[in-house]
Amino acid sequence: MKQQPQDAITVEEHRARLLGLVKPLPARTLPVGPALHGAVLASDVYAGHPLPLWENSAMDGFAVRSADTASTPAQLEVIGEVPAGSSWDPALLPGQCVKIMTGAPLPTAADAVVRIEDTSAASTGWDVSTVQVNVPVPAGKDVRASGEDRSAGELIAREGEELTAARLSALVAAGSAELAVRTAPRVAVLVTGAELRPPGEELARGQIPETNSLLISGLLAESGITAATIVHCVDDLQAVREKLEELAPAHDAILSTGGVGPGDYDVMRKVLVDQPGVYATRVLVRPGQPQCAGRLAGGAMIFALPGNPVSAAVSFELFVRPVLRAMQGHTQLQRPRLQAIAAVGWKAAGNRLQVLPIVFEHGDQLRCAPAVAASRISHSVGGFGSAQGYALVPAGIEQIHPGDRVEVLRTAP
Ligand SMILES: Nc1nc2c(c(=O)[nH]1)N[C@H]1C(S)=C(S)[C@@H](COP(=O)(O)OP(=O)(O)OC[C@H]3O[C@@H](n4cnc5c(N)ncnc54)[C@H](O)[C@@H]3O)O[C@H]1N2
Ligand code: MOO
Repeated sequence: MKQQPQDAITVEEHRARLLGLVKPLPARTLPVGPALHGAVLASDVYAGHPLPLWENSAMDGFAVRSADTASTPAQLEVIGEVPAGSSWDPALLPGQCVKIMTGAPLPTAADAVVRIEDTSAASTGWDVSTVQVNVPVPAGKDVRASGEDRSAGELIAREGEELTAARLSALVAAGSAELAVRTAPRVAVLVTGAELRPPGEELARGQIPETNSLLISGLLAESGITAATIVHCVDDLQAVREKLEELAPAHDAILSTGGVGPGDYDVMRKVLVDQPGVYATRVLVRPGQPQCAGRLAGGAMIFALPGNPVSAAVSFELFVRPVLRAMQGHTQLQRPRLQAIAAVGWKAAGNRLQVLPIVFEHGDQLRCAPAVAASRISHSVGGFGSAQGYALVPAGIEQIHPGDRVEVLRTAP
């Protein structure tokens, strides 16, 4: 591990340094399907055909020649039916129409659709050989033109964009059957700490429930990485060293919490001292000051996050999430920053960036209030449970006053 720098570095410096170590994951071409949800496109994708593919009906009704409805009421002969999925293209003579259903191809001879509500079939039902049209329809009425949504060859999605439900369905609708993507990185979560007990176990004095593995694996899941390996390891130098050696070749990143402080039992820092690609630093942020990160000789990137739960979560948001997104080729690495009004005042972190868990209040304007005591952020796992985001108060500000405008990130609904 490289020497700890004399001076603490900023959040931006630490993040940029870690982003500089990222190796993008290999792109793979995979068939489209639910498993691609959340993957990131590794190339731009263009429409293979127009959307809609062919002219079709926007309504259930009758496909007509619009000229036949110029004077209403108009009696039209119903010569058949074009349901969705039908390839029938009936010729229509003057005075003839066909029943047509939403999404079905408009007969070439028709140029408009009359909704059933505007015909005698609204009261008689569909089973008719003639129909009375009650309102004139202009050409194009309730017709979806081929290519009016996207034309063939038009860009549908760009490299670096995430396959959301909407984007994936747009690509398939436009003809994609397989896509070049980067899927989620393989991540392991490593937890150490002699005081930590499994959930629900009886606790002796000095023991607490282990929560960081759930916290970090949950934050990963909320970032689209659902299959993290969770590993519990005893607080022992050799055991941790061996565990890291085992995990490093099979994972793209290893996230640990705890053991990075100067304490006598802080094993992560002691184990990582030997790693030339790893550095320890203090970052000008509260919480999340002690950070230890880099690349292990075995391959994976390592993030040894502080053990305090809120410090770990803040570190994840500021450093881990952007790096994992960069590995996957995301173009947008960080969440968008929003503006909110402070509903109450709080003490800021002075010479460091403060990342304060907040809850939102909705009204005319987006307002926010601390979810935890601003002077006691790092351990306050209880208050953090209701947090919906973070206020980012820059270094140099001592106090936030009620009504001040603050920058916020939204992390939860
Ligand atoms: N003398 C100093 N002491 C500390 C300093 C310092 O600069 N000098 N920095 C403080 C700050 S800031 C932080 S943050 C912590 C970082 O400590 P560690 O990363 O070594 O974390 P631990 O000591 O192992 O644990 C801290 C805290 O978090 C709880 N914890 C840890 N893991 C879990 C888990 N998996 N689930 C639930 N809770 C966990 C642990 O019980 C401790 O309460 O150091 C300060 N000290
Ligand atoms: O850096 Mo520690 O996370 O401030 O409590």
